[in-house]
Amino acid sequence: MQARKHRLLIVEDSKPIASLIQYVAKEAGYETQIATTMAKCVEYLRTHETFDLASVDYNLPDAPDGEAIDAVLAHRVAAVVMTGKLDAQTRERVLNKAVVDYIPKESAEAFNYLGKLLTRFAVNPKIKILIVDDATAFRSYLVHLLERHRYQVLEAENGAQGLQILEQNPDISLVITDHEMPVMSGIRFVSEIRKKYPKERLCVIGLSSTETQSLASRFIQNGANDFLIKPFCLEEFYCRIAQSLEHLEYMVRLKRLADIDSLTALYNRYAFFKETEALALRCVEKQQAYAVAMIDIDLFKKVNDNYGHDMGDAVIVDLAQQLTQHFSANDFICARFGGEEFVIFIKPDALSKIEDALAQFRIQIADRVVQIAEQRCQYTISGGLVVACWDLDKMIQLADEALYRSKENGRNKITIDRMGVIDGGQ
Ligand SMILES: Nc1nc2c(ncn2[C@@H]2O[C@H](COP(=O)(O)OP(=O)(O)OP(=O)(O)O)[C@@H](O)[C@H]2O)c(=O)[nH]1
Repeated sequence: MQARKHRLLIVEDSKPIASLIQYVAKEAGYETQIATTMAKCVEYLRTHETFDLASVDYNLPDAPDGEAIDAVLAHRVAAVVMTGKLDAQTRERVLNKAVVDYIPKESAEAFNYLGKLLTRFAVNPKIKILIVDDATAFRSYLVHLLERHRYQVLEAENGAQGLQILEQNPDISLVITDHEMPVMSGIRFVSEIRKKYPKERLCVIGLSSTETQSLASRFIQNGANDFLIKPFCLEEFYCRIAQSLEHLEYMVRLKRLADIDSLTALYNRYAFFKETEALALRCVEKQQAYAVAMIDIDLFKKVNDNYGHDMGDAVIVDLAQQLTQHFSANDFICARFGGEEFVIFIKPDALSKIEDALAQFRIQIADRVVQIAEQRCQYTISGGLVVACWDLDKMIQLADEALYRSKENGRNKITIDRMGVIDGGQ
C-alpha cells in the first residue's frame, strides 16, 4: 500500500508567494491547498481532511495580526509562520504561540529553508533523540520543543542512564546533553559515547550556560558535534538540531556510497573485507573453523553477447537478490566481489548448514528465468567453498581455486575444500 502523502495548508494572500510555497512543498512530497484569506483558511480547516502542517502568513487582509495562526493551532494543525514583518515584537508574539517555526520572508533562502523544514517534518517521526539532563523541568521543556517537530524523544537523568538507553536503542540519532549532572559530567558522558558510537552513527549536542562558555569548546574536543548556550532562542535550537541531523544523514549516505555496490545493493569488495576481517581473525585466534564461498555466473560473457548488457545486469541483480534471500545476514555476509563474481562469508555457527544450503541454492538458480520484455534468460552458477580456519586472504584464494575446479569440471557445480580435502562436483 502506498503511504499517504503529507498535506500542507498554505495560508497566503500573495498569489506568487503561495505558488512558490506550493512548488517547494510539492518538491518535498506534500499535497497542498491554498487559502488566500483567514475565512478560507477556517473553511478548509473545518471541511477538509486533516492537514499535517500549515504555512501561515502572519498578515492577511482579514487577519492582520497573526489571527490565522491561532485558527490553525485551534484545529490542532502544526503551523510554520512565514512573515514579512521582521520586528522583534512580532517575532516575540509568534514564538509565544506553539508554532513549529518562524521564517522571515527576507530572501529566496527563506523558501529553501521552508523546503528543508517540510522534508524534516515528514521524516522526523522516525528519528529518535535522547535528552540527558537531571533538571526535570528543563528536560520537559526540551521534550515539548522536540515533540512539536514530531521527533521521538527519550529521556535520561544522567550519563550512566543515557549510556544504558543508547545500548537499548541503537537507532537513536542524536543526543542532547547537559554538563552539570550527578553520576558523570556531560563531558565525560560524551567521551564515553564516542568510545562506542562514532560521529557517522550518532551526533551529540552539548548544552552549556552563558557562565560556562568555555564548556562549549570542551564539549567539541571530547566528541560533541555541536553545542548550544543556554538560554537559546527557539530558531537556533531547531536550526542546530536540523543541521546536526542533516550532517549525520550525509555521512550515512556517503558511507553507503563507499560500501554498497550500486547495481546489486550488496556490499562491495572493500566493505566485505571491512565487515569480515575482524571476524576471521577471531576465528583464527580461537582455532575455530569458518567458511568462505566464491560464486561465479557461468559463461556470463555469452549472456551479454546473446542478450545484451541490460540482460547481463538483470542476471547479476537476480543472483544478488537470491543470495540475500537465501543467506540471512545473521549467519552470512554476502558481497559482490567484482563483475559476475560473488563471495559469502560463513560464520562458524552456520557451518553445519552451508554445504546443503549451497547445493540447494545452485539447483534453484538453474531454474530461474530472468525476463526483460520478450527475452527470457536462464543461467547457472559455479561455486567454490572452503571450510577451514586460515586467514581470510588464504580462505579466499582457496575458495577461488575450488571455484576454478567447478568450472574445469563442467560448471553448474560446487566444489568443497574441507581443511584441504577436496570434494568436487556437488
Ligand atoms: N552486463 C554486465 N557484464 C559484466 C559486468 N561486469 C563484468 N561483466 C562481464 O562479465 C564477463 C565475464 O566473462 P568471463 O570472465 O570471460 O567469464 P564467463 O563468460 O562467465 O565464463 P566462465 O566464468 O568461465 O564461466 C565479461 O564479458 C565482462 O564484460 C556487469 O556489471 N554487467
